[in-house]
Amino acid sequence: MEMKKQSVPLPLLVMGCGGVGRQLLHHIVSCRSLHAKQGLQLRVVGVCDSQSLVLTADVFTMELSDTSLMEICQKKSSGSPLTALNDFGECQIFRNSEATRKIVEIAALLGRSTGLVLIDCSASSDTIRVLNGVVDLGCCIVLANKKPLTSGIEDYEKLVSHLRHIRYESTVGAGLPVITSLNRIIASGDPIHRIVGSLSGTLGYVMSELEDGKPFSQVVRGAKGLGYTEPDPRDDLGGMDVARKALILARLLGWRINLDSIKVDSLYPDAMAPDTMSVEDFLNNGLPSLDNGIEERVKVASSNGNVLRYVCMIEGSRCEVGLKELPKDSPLGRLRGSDNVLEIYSRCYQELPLVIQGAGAGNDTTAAGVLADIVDLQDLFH
Ligand SMILES: NC(=O)C1=CN([C@@H]2O[C@H](COP(=O)(O)OP(=O)(O)OC[C@H]3O[C@@H](n4cnc5c(N)ncnc54)[C@H](OP(=O)(O)O)[C@@H]3O)[C@@H](O)[C@H]2O)C=CC1
Ligand SMILES: N[C@@H](CC=O)C(=O)O
Repeated sequence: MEMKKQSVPLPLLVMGCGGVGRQLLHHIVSCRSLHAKQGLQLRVVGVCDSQSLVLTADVFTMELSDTSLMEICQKKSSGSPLTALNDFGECQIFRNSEATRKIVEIAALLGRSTGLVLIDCSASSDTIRVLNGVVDLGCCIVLANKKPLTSGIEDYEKLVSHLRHIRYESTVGAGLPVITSLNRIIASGDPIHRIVGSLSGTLGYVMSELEDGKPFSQVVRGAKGLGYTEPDPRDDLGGMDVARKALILARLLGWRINLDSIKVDSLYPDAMAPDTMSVEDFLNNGLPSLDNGIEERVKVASSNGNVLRYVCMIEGSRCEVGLKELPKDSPLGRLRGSDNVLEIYSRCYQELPLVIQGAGAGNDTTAAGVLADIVDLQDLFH
């Protein structure tokens, strides 16, 4: 007689219900039978956006049903806030600071019983406090959001203080196995002395589309429409998003540095900074005025047989990110679309680096990376 495998329940609370958060909920629902076969049951007990938290009435015994999760996704896709979900089954809705307090309260309850995974799919620095709070309470955290890992070194060290309780693969390279690979090399005592790569799906896509003669403003809007950019595309164009990825990698190598130690090249002038222009104003009026200058840079590179790529370099005591002219026929020059590539040089990968390449942005692959991180934590929940 076949023995039925006992399911391991994993309570999850998802912060952020934008492109990545919603896709994660879709992946969770569509993987139900796969996970059941693996003896795993993902129980989403709460979902929040920037204004409120939707929580199941009893976090110990209940969860948001798949129908409720899809209704939440639909509501958020249509641009409504979660607060618009009045009278939502047996759920409770908490607003603003009450929502944060509630998450910590749940973490305290579940942290010492069933456990809890708090997932950060927001693009906000405001989640640092709650993430640190739940880590202290013995809960696990999974991040797609780079900001908490790239604030002050003390916050970073606190977040990673329980290494078995944190996963953040999607922060660098979306679904690509970057952090896992680096962790394995580091754990084996193989010293890494150089990392070079193209780590922005947005800038990769923009640079390769520019080679086809399209205007800068058009391809940036295209990247936004495809879900590659940050909520404010200036995070990508100004190099800060790549700088954050570089900082996450450098800190993983043990460098105790901050964001301001990283040299960053920006593709837009200070006069178009977020404190001067709204995102809409930038997209509609700022960006088009940059078209000619960028087109000229692409032409100059092309006349030298080169292409432009936004490169991240970590070597010696240098950590920098910026736009470089590279031969068309080089590993970075050959990249197309949103693909990322990362070359890791170490003692074992001395002459020929370990190369990780593939789609480096997009809601689908990013959410898949987050889901894989969650599943990777299951052994802590037996
Ligand atoms: N897209 C990609 O290719 C990749 C994205 N990432 C990262 O994934 C994260 C999410 O990206 P994306 O889904 O595109 O972003 P979106 O802007 O689409 O979604 C962000 C969500 O976070 C919510 N939010 C904002 N502040 C808070 C807060 N304080 N607490 C809880 N929720 C909050 C927003 O609420 P509201 O709806 O109310 O505004 C929104 O639902 C980002 O950090 C991004 O860097 C990482 C790798 C790749
Ligand atoms: N905006 C980012 C998304 C992933 O981190 C990118 O373009 O790479």
